[in-house]
Amino acid sequence: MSESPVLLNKHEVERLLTYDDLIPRLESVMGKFSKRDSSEIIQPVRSVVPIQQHNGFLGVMPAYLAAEGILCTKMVTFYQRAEGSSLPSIQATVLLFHPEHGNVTAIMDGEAITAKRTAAVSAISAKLFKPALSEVLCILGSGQQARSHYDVFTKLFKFKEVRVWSRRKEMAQRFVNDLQDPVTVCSSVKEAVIGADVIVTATGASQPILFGEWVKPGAHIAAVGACRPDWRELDDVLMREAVVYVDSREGATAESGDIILSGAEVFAELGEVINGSFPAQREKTTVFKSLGMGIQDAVSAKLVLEKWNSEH
Ligand SMILES: NC(=O)c1ccc[n+]([C@@H]2O[C@H](COP(=O)([O-])OP(=O)(O)OC[C@H]3O[C@@H](n4cnc5c(N)ncnc54)[C@H](O)[C@@H]3O)[C@@H](O)[C@H]2O)c1
Ligand SMILES: O=C(O)[C@@H]1CCCCN1
Repeated sequence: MSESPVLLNKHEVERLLTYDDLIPRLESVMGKFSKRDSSEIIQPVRSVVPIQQHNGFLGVMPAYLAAEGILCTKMVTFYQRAEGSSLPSIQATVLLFHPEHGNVTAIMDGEAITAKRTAAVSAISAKLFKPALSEVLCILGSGQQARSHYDVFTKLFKFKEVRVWSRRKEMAQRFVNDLQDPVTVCSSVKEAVIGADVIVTATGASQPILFGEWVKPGAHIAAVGACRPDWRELDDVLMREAVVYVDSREGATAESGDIILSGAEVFAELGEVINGSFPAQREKTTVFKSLGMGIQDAVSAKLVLEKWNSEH
């Protein structure tokens, strides 16, 4: 009955998906999600299948956005890789369906979508929660997410200094070598975060690497890694002292070791702040704990398809 689905590779998705288009769509969908109107949005917490003998997981992330006419699922694998492995930790494919007929309309790379939409959501958190005077950005990790976060944070905000730390210093050095602007390579997490106003944690760590005692009061932390209930990036002190925001309360309480194991209270969802139902406590130390949501992939994929359609 239907035409063949559009197939889009990583290069095409990267080209078609811009932060300028993406950020307003993400703000809008996160706000709608937080209203919990199931006639508008259905997005269950993702299903995760552990692949124990290979240190991996398969996640399936469906979402239906009725008003936008988007029916979508991402399938994503995430593996804990040895440092320097040539294989990406995250690999993903996104399927868009025709919501009325159920046929697949597009099959596209999900790596670029995951990299960009995650960084864009963190940037929205920084817009709302970072201190009014934010001069120093610190990125922990030097992988795909570190790079997309670097790109969008330095595009949207002006920092006097950017620092990066990675488990192996040569990986941080390689990260910096690919950039135009100067970035300081740090030898330890402590050195990287002391005095930082905005900190991005984008590592594969399963134990805390960022400790509250090092964090400048009032700093904003966008915490992107540690997406399993028994994994940590942030210690108890930081989690309990900061005002904690999340992308989804259900996702955070099911999947975030930083929240579950620290016993930290979730103050609000990002969408609830966007909607004005909870305040952005910018003057306090804030953590935005990101787990990733199917609705973010859904609006990103729709944007990519719209752009592609406009060219063909
Ligand atoms: N919140 C979200 O929506 C979302 C989306 C995608 C990825 N992630 C998570 O973000 C993290 C980074 O993903 P990526 O795609 O950049 O992966 P990547 O493999 O490209 O980079 C991982 C980085 O983490 C570092 N690392 C790995 N193990 C570590 C450890 N034990 N201690 C300290 N550093 C360690 C590596 O050196 C590397 O710099 C992962 O935890 C991933 O699951 C979250
Ligand atoms: O939201 C995502 O796409 C990722 C998948 C891997 C685990 C963390 N979250």
